[in-house]
Amino acid sequence: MMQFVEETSYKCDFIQKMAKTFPDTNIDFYSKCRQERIKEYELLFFVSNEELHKQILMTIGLENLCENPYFSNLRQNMKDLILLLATVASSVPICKHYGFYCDKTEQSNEIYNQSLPQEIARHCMVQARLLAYRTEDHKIGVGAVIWAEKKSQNCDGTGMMYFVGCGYNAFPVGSEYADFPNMDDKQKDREIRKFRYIVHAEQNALTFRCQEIKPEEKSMIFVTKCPCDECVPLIKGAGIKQIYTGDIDVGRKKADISYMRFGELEGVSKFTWQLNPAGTCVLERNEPESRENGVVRPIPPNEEMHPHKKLCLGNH
Ligand SMILES: Nc1ccn([C@@H]2O[C@H](COP(=O)(O)OP(=O)(O)OP(=O)(O)O)[C@@H](O)[C@H]2O)c(=O)n1
Repeated sequence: MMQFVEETSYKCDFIQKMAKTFPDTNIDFYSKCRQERIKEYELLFFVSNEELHKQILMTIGLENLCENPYFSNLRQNMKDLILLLATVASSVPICKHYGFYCDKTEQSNEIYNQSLPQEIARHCMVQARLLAYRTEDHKIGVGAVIWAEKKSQNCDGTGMMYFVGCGYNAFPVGSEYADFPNMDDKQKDREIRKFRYIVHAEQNALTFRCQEIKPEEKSMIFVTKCPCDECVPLIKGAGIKQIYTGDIDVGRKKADISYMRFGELEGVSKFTWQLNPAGTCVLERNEPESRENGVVRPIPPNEEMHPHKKLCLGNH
């Protein structure tokens, strides 16, 4: 399991894009980031002191778990989970010069101001990456998460963002094992191969959303693979305002799936995983950074005076 998660995280579009951008460097962004995340998550989630851990378990009424082998099993499972989460999180590495940006040609102050802080965009993409592991396509998992930003100023720890829906690429809901073929395009039998039946991650996220997409609100979709030509009009038609994704497939055309429309898409802001196109200017603008509610974000000048203010996204 762990080996599979490591391999798929390393092969995912985000790491591959960075490797393509810096072909001559020997920097292994993925491993470097993974080591950092493991340390960070161990500090955050793992109770290193065994006695303290037992006390916590007793306080919450789980004294049965304080005995071995249950106790040691529990601790091992927690360590494994931390490793797994850290591995998936490093597939969208924290790197100052890399993030979700719109292309220079499309960049305007308005779009830049509406973009999410990188830390939040990365967090939502990691959610989508985790979801991708539920796929029923044995070649590649794709995950999609939709969030929206409320107009009101209620803060509940997620700023003004609320969850709208999520999905992954899979056979239609209710289908059972082997109801549909699962083949890739190397197979000769084109009539029955997987593309005919697998519902895309974005389509599932839009179909099974638990909230309506409101035209007056900023709604955004995070997809681990670039939206294909079928999904692009669906995303736009649903009223989604922003797409966060990778652009490794843009311009690709295969027999049953193509990625030609994303590049030309207008009316929806596109933030793709790329080198910061504004270079040092934006980096300077983004500093200094603060960590609030676990989120790193730039401190606007007039807010440095209110260190205890809760995080709110958006302009108000
Ligand atoms: N925006 C997208 C794009 C693709 N998919 C899903 O991703 C898979 C794409 O399959 P395939 O083209 O075989 O994957 P690749 O790894 O991109 O193929 P290749 O080896 O040609 O790069 C399909 O299950 C499709 O439903 C998706 O859910 N959402």
